[in-house]
Amino acid sequence: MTAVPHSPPAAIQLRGVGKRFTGSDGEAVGVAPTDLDVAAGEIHGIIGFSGAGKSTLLRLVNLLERPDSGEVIVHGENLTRMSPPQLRAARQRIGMIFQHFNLLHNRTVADNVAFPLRIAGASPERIRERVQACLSFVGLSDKAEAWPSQLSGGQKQRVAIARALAPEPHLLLADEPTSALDPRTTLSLLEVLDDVNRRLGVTILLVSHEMAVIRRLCHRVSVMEAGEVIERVELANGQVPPDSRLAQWLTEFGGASPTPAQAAGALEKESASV
Ligand SMILES: Nc1ncnc2c1ncn2[C@@H]1O[C@H](COP(=O)(O)OP(=O)(O)OP(=O)(O)O)[C@@H](O)[C@H]1O
Repeated sequence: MTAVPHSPPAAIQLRGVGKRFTGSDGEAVGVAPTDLDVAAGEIHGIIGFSGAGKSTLLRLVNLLERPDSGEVIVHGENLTRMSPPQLRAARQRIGMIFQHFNLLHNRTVADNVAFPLRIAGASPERIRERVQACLSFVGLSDKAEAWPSQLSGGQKQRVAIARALAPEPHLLLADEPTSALDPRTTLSLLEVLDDVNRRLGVTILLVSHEMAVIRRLCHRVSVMEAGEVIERVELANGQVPPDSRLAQWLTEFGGASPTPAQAAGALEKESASV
């Protein structure tokens, strides 16, 4: 019998998903009706200039933004057709981290990590076990009783990652997770995210305007311009295909040639960003 080749299951399938915003100066396109496919186990980047629609696209995946059109399918489940209780349950399988960490400042680190589990009605044993496991994973077991104000930016983002991992998600949405961090802290944070993907098998969709971050971490990248995904690029060891639109951008705006040596080199903020 001939083996039938099969592609990895899809983690995210956006089909014609669009979002418009109404403001004081009329309607604006956040994301034009768009398709996006992210395979399970992949780290997929979204890059583009400010206002291109990156954050909106990311927030459409867990329906933090409700689309005006199209369907959002995550791990085979159509989120756009779910009832509110079904959607709450599905969101337990989708973690999210943000540029400014969004920790609860009046709760300890352990309570922050426990928060999504408490909301979901997990047992005290399960909460204790997951808090320990997740803080250990991000290297902050000794900070369980600290307050967020006592932590550095990098440590705060590690706590946010631990909190996102607590319900054992299949998918992590990361919105500019290193933009508030210095280059060295950025590098160690990217290693944590790489571990989340490799060791836990979590698919990651990551928004960044920093090409160095995308190169270091992502297997593929979708390039956005004016609310549209204009290109999807495979990154082999961080190398950008020279005939891509992205390579053209880097030459025009980043002043850097997209070589693997650069990708492997120290991650500096002043390197190519769009
Ligand atoms: N809540 C909102 N109300 C009105 N307009 C919005 C809202 N959120 C986003 N927009 C508009 O949608 C477009 C896309 O915004 P979005 O934040 O997704 O872009 P971005 O690529 O993430 O930008 P940045 O890199 O600056 O964060 C912009 O024109 C923005 O002004």
